[in-house]
Amino acid sequence: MSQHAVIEFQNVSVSYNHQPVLDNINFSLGNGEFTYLIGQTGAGKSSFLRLIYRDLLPDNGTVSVAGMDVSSLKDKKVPYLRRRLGIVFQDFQLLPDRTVYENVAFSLQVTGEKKSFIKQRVLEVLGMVGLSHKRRNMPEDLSGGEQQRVVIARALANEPRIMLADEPTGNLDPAASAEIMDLLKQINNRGMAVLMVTHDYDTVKQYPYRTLKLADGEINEVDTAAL
Ligand SMILES: Nc1ncnc2c1ncn2[C@@H]1O[C@H](COP(=O)(O)OP(=O)(O)OP(=O)(O)O)[C@@H](O)[C@H]1O
Repeated sequence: MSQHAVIEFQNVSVSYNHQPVLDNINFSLGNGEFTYLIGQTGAGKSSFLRLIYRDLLPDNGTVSVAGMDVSSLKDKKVPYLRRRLGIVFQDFQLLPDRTVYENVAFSLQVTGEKKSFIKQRVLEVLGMVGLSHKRRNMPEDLSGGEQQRVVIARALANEPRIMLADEPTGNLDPAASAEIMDLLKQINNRGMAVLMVTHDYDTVKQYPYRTLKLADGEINEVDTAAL
């Protein structure tokens, strides 16, 4: 792994039923870097993310995350890897029968932290996303944008070095999307690396960062002005 990379793919290939989806990919995300990953439906973006949190193993090549060789990581070490990642995905939604506070606390309880520490940390991250005052509410009482901010607070609770965000502005109106992007930008400015999958080209243009496109199994940097 090169010295300042928090994620590195070396010659990574993935096929499904002999159909290559990722073909000899080399990729690196620097410490504290913000990068977008774009590409058409079926281009392989989800497969790319699944490799990072070890939901999928490459057919060839190596994947390193936060200094761990994910490809050879033992199953029992997978939770340790995932705690290094803040995951903001559509399918990691809030528990509907728990309050905002409990939803965030839950991610710390599973790591066995002390109650007093959990309380302090939950209030801290809810403060960071501007939702301390909603801590006793149920998720259904919150707008879509607020719910997404709670998901981000939950992802921040374990102080990960890397945030993986899959379409975090996907179902939101422009104002709520801007709030989420301002928040991700703020988080990135504090030094966390962010890898964000998106179809939202308006957002990419408004908040310009390195943009990589997956197509035909390859990954290439694109000029956002041409999107
Ligand atoms: N478990 C699987 N078995 C077989 N084929 C799969 C499997 N997972 C994904 N694929 C195929 O691999 C290709 C890439 O899928 P992937 O979900 O990674 O793309 P994507 O870019 O995330 O798409 P989307 O934007 O629609 O989420 C698609 O053609 C998909 O049908």
